[in-house]
Amino acid sequence: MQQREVDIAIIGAGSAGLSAWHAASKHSDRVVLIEGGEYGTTCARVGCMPSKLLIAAAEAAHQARDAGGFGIKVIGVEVDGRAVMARLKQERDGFVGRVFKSMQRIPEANRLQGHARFEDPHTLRVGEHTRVKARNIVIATGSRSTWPKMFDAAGDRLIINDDVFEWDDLPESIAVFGPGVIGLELGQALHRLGVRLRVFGVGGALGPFRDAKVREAADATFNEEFYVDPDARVEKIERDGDAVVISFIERQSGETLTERFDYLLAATGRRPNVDRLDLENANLALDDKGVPHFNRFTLQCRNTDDGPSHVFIAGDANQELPLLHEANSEGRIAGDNAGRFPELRAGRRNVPLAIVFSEPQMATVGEGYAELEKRLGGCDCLAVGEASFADQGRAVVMRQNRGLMRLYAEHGSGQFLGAELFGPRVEHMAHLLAWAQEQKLSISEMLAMPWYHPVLEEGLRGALHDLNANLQLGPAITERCMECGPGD
Ligand SMILES: Cc1cc2nc3c(=O)[nH]c(=O)nc-3n(C[C@H](O)[C@H](O)[C@H](O)COP(=O)(O)OP(=O)(O)OC[C@H]3O[C@@H](n4cnc5c(N)ncnc54)[C@H](O)[C@@H]3O)c2cc1C
Ligand SMILES: NC(=O)c1ccc[n+]([C@@H]2O[C@H](COP(=O)([O-])OP(=O)(O)OC[C@H]3O[C@@H](n4cnc5c(N)ncnc54)[C@H](O)[C@@H]3O)[C@@H](O)[C@H]2O)c1
Repeated sequence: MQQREVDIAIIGAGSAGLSAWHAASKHSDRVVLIEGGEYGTTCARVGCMPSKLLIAAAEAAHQARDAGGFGIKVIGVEVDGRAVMARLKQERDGFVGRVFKSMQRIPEANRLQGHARFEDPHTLRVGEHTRVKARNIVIATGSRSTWPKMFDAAGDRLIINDDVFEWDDLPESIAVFGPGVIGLELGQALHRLGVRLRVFGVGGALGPFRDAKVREAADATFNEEFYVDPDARVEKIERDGDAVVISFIERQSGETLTERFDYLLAATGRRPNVDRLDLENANLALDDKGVPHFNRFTLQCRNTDDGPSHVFIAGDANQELPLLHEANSEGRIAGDNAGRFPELRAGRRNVPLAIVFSEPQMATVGEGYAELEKRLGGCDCLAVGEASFADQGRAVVMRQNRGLMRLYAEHGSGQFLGAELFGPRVEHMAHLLAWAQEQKLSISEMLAMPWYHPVLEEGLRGALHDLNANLQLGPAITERCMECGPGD
């Protein structure tokens, strides 16, 4: 067994680990980056990028089919599944290739391949070949898909997102379990590419929404396009030959249906990769899911005696905000602090922002509605404003006039606190709102910003006006806004 002594060891060469490496290497040359799986990052290989490539192809098919609504005849839209998957893989490989290229800047001596686990708080065993003694350690091990045992009945027809991006062709049918972020993004895309689809959920959850009104709007809208039951009653999952056979109570009719699918896609959440690290040897205080307690500004973990640890945790591994931009920024903070330990710096954390690339898109900004309700609802301190996209001018022009947005603010201060958005291209509005919140703008200050015409953002202005009125800081718009453009 080889022995290495380093200042900083980083476990996981994903997005968080790579950011951590760059930050840590500003403090020392003796930094080692350990990867136990494939290089290239989850985001580029099997996450953000291939999913967006599939969605882009689906959008093209959808637009071609929808062209008739504009008086444009497109005859015979045909999806060539092999060509769709070939383009996806080619572009995906390009993104992965760019990660490989940037990794070449990391000297080979600073990279180590193998699965790392703790032998003691400062010692990692990497595979069966190397023992690394490190002054400080960053855990950046990401997350993986998780599913209930009953899905195992589908055998090798049970798949996760990773498998979809390995297909050479599109299947005929798929049953998606989990109408969360991954399930709706991939499910809708596959449906638009001609794959027969059913989506099953539990407990009524849908996408990232916690506000029942927005969730109901999304539920109704998606159900106009494909079958999704957020509170499904699935009676049986079986394997029959090459098919997965699912018996379920159909939402509308209440009848039991039995259908055959090529695959069962488990999109029922992800769990942090902290269970195979032998953390019991690391002297870390763990929560009930086995995730180390940590400080979200320094990413420093705590020891079992509640004292500060020399171990840091970043990215999906800590489960706080399993998103790419958070993994990057947490990696940077954790790597920097591992480099300067025991002198730490509190890192700047941005306003929470999450976007789902379904159509209509879904987005959440700021503090979640459920937490706001709990914190401010009781004292009647929470004001809500909303606007529908149903008659929003630009959305009507584009035939994308579906959706609802709800914005939240604090009574008295008029401070913007958060939003749940469901509508066309809300990715842009979500950014505007997050930036406004970073600047601590009040609703009146946001309304005083420039608004072009005719744009989708005018819909956002409507929601802000409504919120301002509910804050009792301005008049409600009861009729069509006289100062606005047509369809505003
Ligand atoms: C289908 C899908 C779509 C997504 N789309 C988006 C999106 O559009 N926008 C967005 O913001 N986010 C998206 N995400 C989330 C985003 O991909 C993740 O938040 C991000 O990639 C997490 O980065 P990470 O560095 O924490 O983990 P990873 O990139 O997974 O890196 C962790 C690394 O650690 C390695 N590792 C694990 N255990 C060990 C060990 N013991 N020893 C050594 N190495 C180990 C793993 O092999 C892996 O390479 C998506 C995720 C999925 C699955
Ligand atoms: N656009 C993006 O930013 C993007 C895209 C994909 C993934 N991600 C990240 O990946 C994370 C994981 O995504 P995800 O979709 O796996 O998780 P999720 O938590 O968003 O959704 C899981 C869904 O599965 C449901 N579920 C749980 N058990 C079930 C069961 N037995 N049967 C049916 N449904 C069940 C849950 O109620 C929930 O709706 C996201 O939280 C997000 O952070 C982000």
